[in-house]
Amino acid sequence: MSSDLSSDNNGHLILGGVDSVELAHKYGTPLVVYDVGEIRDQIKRFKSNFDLSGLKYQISYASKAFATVAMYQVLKQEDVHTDVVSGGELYTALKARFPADKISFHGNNKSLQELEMAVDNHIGVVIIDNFLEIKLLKQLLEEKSANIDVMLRLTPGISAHTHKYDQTGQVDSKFGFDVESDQATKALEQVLEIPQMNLIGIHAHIGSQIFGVEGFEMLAKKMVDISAQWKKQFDFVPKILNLGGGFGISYTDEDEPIGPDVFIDKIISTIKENVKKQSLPLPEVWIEPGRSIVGPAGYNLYTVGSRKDIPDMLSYVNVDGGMGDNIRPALYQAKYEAVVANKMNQNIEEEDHIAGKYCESGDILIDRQALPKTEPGDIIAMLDTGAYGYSMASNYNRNPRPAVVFVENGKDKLVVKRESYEDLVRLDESYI
Ligand SMILES: Cc1ncc(COP(=O)(O)O)c(C=O)c1O
Ligand SMILES: N[C@@H](CCCC[NH3+])C(=O)O
Repeated sequence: MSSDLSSDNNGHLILGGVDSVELAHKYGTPLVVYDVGEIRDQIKRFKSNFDLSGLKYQISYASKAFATVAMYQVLKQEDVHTDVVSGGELYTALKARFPADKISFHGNNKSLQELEMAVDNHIGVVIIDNFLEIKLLKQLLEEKSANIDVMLRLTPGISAHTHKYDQTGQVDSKFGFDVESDQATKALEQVLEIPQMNLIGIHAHIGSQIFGVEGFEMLAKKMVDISAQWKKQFDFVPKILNLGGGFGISYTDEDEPIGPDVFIDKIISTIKENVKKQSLPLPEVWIEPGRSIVGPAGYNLYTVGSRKDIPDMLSYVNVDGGMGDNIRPALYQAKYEAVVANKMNQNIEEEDHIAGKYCESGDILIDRQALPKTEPGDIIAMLDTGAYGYSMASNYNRNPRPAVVFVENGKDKLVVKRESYEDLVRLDESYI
């Protein structure tokens, strides 16, 4: 949970120097708020840990955690790379004038059109995921007489300790070339034969919301071992080792995440130690954090409405959003914490379910939350919602998706408008 929440004399939660209750009244709820200073600070933390190591590196923000034009503008200001996983994310980044050469393109089933978009816009690197992609990209590059930098996404056979849906590095995964069964070596042989593809490195991502460093240590060692094997077999050494993202954050007191400093330290020391053993040159190291950059910076504001009290059971405090703006509790049984943004100075009096307004019994945002006495009109702020909340939002039950506001240094700026009912029917066509 975000550690230092600040509030004013009225007991109002303050975000980025702005009164969150005023934000709720000004823009309406549900409302997604990002404290941009928190995003910038976290990027700086990652950078400073790498700077100390003396290694060449890149931080490539994983767009899927939260991607809008304004977010890409902040990333551009902070001078980091970004990865995209769809034509839509790529389009948004380009609309924001994010530098194309700092974009990596991921995806386990990129379409020909998406690959064409990547080539035509001269993006930095395509992270190739499968054999069909090698074929499609080769055809495109030949047709267009173009060249592109590529990496190979490998499935290293490492199972991260996290939710099953958040694991990606185990052998039985839909992502990447399997290392164990030699798919990876076959992919390497194919790519080395294609003059239009410049293979700059290898990539692997073991999963998301990971708390232990062991998986990253195993991954770092494995990638150096693969480099050594490929040097022997093919006289090819990847210049870049991209270890993906996955650095866990704290959503509740039960979570004990390790700071970026420890993750980065371990990754770097493991790489340094192993390249020395294998007499390899020091590689450039890339990481792709998503959640750890935007998660703690995000807050979802809701207005309290109806309430259901049941004898001898927790009451339901119902709010005006839910699984449409944050699917994570329903999908992963993810836990969050919340505060009453207009009652920060009031004592805790009860424990309640905080329930959404969607027509699903599973639409419970927080199963058990300690709260002061609440009443209709109170503003609930759910904490640490910045990653995979708005980016996974839907129009379920034909609810419009919320607005997004950035706050920083006492100022607020609307960066995504609230969807309207007209927006909901904009693409509909009559049948009769
Ligand atoms: C390839 C890749 N890179 C980076 C990420 C970002 O992960 P996280 O948001 O956990 O840092 C993901 C998501 O799991 C991913 O699939
Ligand atoms: N959407 C997931 C993480 C992303 C997984 C992508 N490989 C979550 O909210 O935890």
